[in-house]
Amino acid sequence: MKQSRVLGITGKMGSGKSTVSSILREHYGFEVIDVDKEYHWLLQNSSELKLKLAQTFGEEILINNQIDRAKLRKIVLDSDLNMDRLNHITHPTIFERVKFLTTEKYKDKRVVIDAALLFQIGLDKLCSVIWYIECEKEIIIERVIRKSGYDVEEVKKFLERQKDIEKYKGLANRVIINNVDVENLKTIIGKYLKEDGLV
Ligand SMILES: CC(C)(COP(=O)(O)OP(=O)(O)OC[C@H]1O[C@@H](n2cnc3c(N)ncnc32)[C@H](O)[C@@H]1O)[C@@H](O)C(=O)NCCC(=O)NCCS
Ligand SMILES: Nc1ncnc2c1ncn2[C@@H]1O[C@H](COP(=O)(O)OP(=O)(O)OP(=O)(O)O)[C@@H](O)[C@H]1O
Repeated sequence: MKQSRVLGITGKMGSGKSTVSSILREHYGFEVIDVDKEYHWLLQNSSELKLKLAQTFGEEILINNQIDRAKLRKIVLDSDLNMDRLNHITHPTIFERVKFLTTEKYKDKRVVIDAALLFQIGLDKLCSVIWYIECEKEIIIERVIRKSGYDVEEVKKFLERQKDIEKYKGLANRVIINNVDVENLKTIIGKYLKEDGLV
């Protein structure tokens, strides 16, 4: 299943995965699979997934027959059990979707898979090279609050839920530190792409 053209980008929320992926698309022509976006697409397009989620978490997570992610977020952020149930339902479907994109839609293209839960979903199996993006917690909190509608407590809860991502750092081929500016990031990316034989 391994492919020499598939680069996995992982790391915690707000570490800079999308920023790295955009640089790879704009400067090096990679196709980018943003796994959060693919999951949001599945929520809208897979009736089976919607049904399973509504059966598990109750009809109140639906608004106009669509999953209300803000409601789902409140249900899972404070409960390990609910988060596990959510992952158990969603991850196999996400895996199949990303597998289809890498092996069929973008069959002969160079592809980036951008996913915080790359290893937990099993998407590492589709990648030939994996980069782990790391950033200091305080910088992440500041950047995420500026970018999204989350408050400090929500960002801290997400980061707490993502603590296990750290244990996969040692399995990545590279760890990229993203505490400085985007220019710095571009320089590191250019260097690693060459060293990893991706350009
Ligand atoms: C947790 C949910 C309800 C939050 O929805 P919301 O619209 O607020 O956020 P969004 O989907 O844009 O994700 C925000 C951030 O949380 C991270 N995240 C998403 N799901 C999870 C999870 N199960 N565990 C840890 N982090 C997660 C994302 O990678 C991203 O960094 C939603 O993401 C969800 O249902 N997730 C389950 C599917 C999943 O694992 N997706 C992540 C694929 S990498
Ligand atoms: N080196 C940097 N300097 C300044 N701002 C940055 C840098 N890297 C990323 N950012 C900003 O920080 C925020 C979070 O970055 P980004 O969206 O790339 O993270 P992410 O890991 O993809 O997050 P998520 O998992 O939530 O999608 C964005 O607003 C981005 O523009």
